[in-house]
Amino acid sequence: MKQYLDLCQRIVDEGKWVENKRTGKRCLTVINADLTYHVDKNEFPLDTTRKSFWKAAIAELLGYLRGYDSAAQFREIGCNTWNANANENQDWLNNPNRKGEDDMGFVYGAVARNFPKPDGGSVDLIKQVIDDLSKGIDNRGEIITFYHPGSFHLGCLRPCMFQHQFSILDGVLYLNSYQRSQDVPLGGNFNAIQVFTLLKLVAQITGLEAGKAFHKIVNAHIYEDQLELMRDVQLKRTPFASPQLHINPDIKSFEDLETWVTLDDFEVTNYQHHDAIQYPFSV
Ligand SMILES: Nc1nc(=O)c2c([nH]1)NC[C@@H]1CN(c3ccc(C(=O)N[C@@H](CCC(=O)O)C(=O)O)cc3)CN21
Ligand SMILES: O=c1ccn([C@H]2C[C@H](O)[C@@H](COP(=O)(O)O)O2)c(=O)[nH]1
Repeated sequence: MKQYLDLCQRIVDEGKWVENKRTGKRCLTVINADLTYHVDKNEFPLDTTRKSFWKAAIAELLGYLRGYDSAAQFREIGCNTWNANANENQDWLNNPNRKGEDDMGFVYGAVARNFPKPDGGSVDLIKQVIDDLSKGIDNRGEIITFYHPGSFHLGCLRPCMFQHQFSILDGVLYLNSYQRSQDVPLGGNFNAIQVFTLLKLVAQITGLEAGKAFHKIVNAHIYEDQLELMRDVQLKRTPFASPQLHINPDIKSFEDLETWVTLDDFEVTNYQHHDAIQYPFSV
């Protein structure tokens, strides 16, 4: 939590204003932040200086792993975060590749599960990486990527946290996650939860011990209409100790994740937090 609040404070103190064409808003911006999560100690990086809707963030991760490409599928499993990008962005609404209401297009898990091969066909990157890790293999390229620049015109948004690389060292599983752009007040909390949960989940289904997760954020920003709430409300609060995340031990395979897992299979204990803050969202 401290490293997240330090990043927020750094943006407030040192950030530069950048015009953003897509949203029409200005963003107070810094470049590069490296956050580390102790999955080994089960220190779940939930925001404690405001109430976090952590279940929606885990649902979003589950949707990515399943290769969902519709905001309706995300809603069905308890996540409303894609409604606006699928249905309210004028550029996407005008895009002839949009297949109708709720379509997100070729983004995130839809890309990773069907990563196009130049010589025809596609690769399921997520299955491939999990299969390797389950056999104890780390070929120094256990990379799940959602980034496919040749397909950006087929999706509603370019992926923000776009790459996850797993490594095995001495029986311990590590994760390095790479994010090109982060809306720190809204996406920040969600993405930290997702990096942590991804490592914990993949360690569980591959039978490896979870180590640390390293999260790099390149462009870290606060939108102009979020600044006052961050500076004058959230940053004035004192954080509480980290809660813990518990995952149903019956989840033993990628197939389990794809078929029966729901948000009821995730529980958080010792979550003490300040009141909710509703930050404005930019489409
Ligand atoms: N501007 C922007 N920021 C983002 O963080 C973001 C996007 N766009 N577009 C794609 C996804 C969607 N994400 C989102 C979208 C909404 C919330 C959000 O509204 N969070 C609320 C609570 C949500 C709930 O009640 O479930 C929050 O208070 O954290 C968070 C992440 C992350 N991404
Ligand atoms: O997981 C996510 C997804 C999106 N975001 C934020 C980062 C930006 O504010 C917008 C995307 O806009 P771009 O112009 O494509 O950078 O969404 C996030 O923080 N986390």
